[in-house]
Amino acid sequence: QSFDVALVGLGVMGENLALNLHGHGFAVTGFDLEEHKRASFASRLGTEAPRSLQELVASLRAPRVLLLMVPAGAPVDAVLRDLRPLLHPGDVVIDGGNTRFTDTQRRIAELTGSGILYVGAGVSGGEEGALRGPSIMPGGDAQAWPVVRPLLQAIAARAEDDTPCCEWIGPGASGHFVKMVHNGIEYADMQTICEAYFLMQQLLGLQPREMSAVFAEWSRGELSSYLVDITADILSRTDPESGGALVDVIVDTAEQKGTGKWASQAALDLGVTAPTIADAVFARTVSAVRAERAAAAGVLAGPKLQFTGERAGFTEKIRRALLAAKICAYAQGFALLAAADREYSWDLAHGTIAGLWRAGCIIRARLLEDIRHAYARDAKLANLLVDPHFAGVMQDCQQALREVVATAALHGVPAPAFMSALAYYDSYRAPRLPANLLQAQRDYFGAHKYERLDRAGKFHTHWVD
Ligand SMILES: O=C(O)[C@H](O)[C@@H](O)[C@H](O)[C@H](O)COP(=O)(O)O
Repeated sequence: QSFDVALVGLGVMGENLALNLHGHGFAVTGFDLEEHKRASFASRLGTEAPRSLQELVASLRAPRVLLLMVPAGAPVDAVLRDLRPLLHPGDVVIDGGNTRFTDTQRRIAELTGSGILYVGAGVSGGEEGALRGPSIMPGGDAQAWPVVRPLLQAIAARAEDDTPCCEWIGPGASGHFVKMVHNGIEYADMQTICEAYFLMQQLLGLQPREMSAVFAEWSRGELSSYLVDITADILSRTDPESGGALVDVIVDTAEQKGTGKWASQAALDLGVTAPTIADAVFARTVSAVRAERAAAAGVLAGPKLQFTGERAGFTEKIRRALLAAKICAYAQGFALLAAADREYSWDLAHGTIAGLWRAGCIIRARLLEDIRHAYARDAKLANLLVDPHFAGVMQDCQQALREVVATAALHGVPAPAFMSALAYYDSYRAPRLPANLLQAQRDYFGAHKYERLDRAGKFHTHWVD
């Protein structure tokens, strides 16, 4: 039997994508270095699992399509090294892992001239998404798209208008870059939700089950999203051992695999302001120094203020603040896409990208439909915040964000993502910023020169006689 597609890497994501492809009628084969994974694959798909890459490639019909779902980094290079001599011009290799886009750029360069069509595809949605329909962001050699489109669009999630959440992103490493930005936004989304939870807990004294109801209520409105839904579910769970809320026994130390960090680094490299994404990364790093925090708690003073505000009113303010901060995080993510577009000339379609994030992926939310419409109104929008719809929402929600940030600050409750979202909003809408003094300071100690408002040119002042 000749197979339509092969999965290389049969961990949970790889196996679930294989089952998804199989479920859509494709003849799927797969390989993994680990025998038990091959056995599990073979039994779940009711097929033979080849014992070598040679066998795997030989069992594929031409042009061969191989989807790699192996850990990012060296494992991808190792598989490519072993696969390359076995493949022919026109064969397609898709890397579906959370690969750093610079690695994909390097691999595309290394495969130039081989005739092998390379695709770096972001796949979002976790294990469940892989099985039932992820959001897929493929980019790379455009000749590959007609070959892989039927497979990838068949298994992808579908938005409410039944469009598949998989569309060709563009050349080069654009697919993995878009996935990295997705994850940067995911970090900010998760962090702002956690700050909303923390403010309700620390200031309003709400219990997990009460907050579960609040998040469930919020998810029926503008904040409707997968992350708010799972938060409501998580907060409703009981710990079978203690009988208390499960969330209360979980250690407050967040891990990270790097995609949020990469997004922040890319923003710095491309000169894009993305503080809320970066603050979401830093919130994880500070959470990781738990022992240090415990020690510092005994040394560092803070306010002893009791919150005396009205519960329901302030809960509503937190909802609005969360919406405003979320919009700021998405604005930063799409600004990062625009900068990458300028840098790499990928001709990204922001509306399309918003569209394929409507279902299947971790950041799927009602907001993405509004973002899609914003880019339909103006494909070259300077920033999401200035789109009439979002400017209106920010008009309605900014006061709440200010009050929540002020209240958090006065009561010593850390809310870095809310705070950086507000600073981002006020900086972006500021016709004048204090950078004039900063330029003077740079010129003062480093003769770095400055520009004048009233005439062209670069100027230097001899500050010190
Ligand atoms: O879109 C997705 O399906 C997720 O983003 C997925 O890619 C993964 O869960 C994260 O990479 C976890 O990232 P952290 O371990 O850094 O939170």
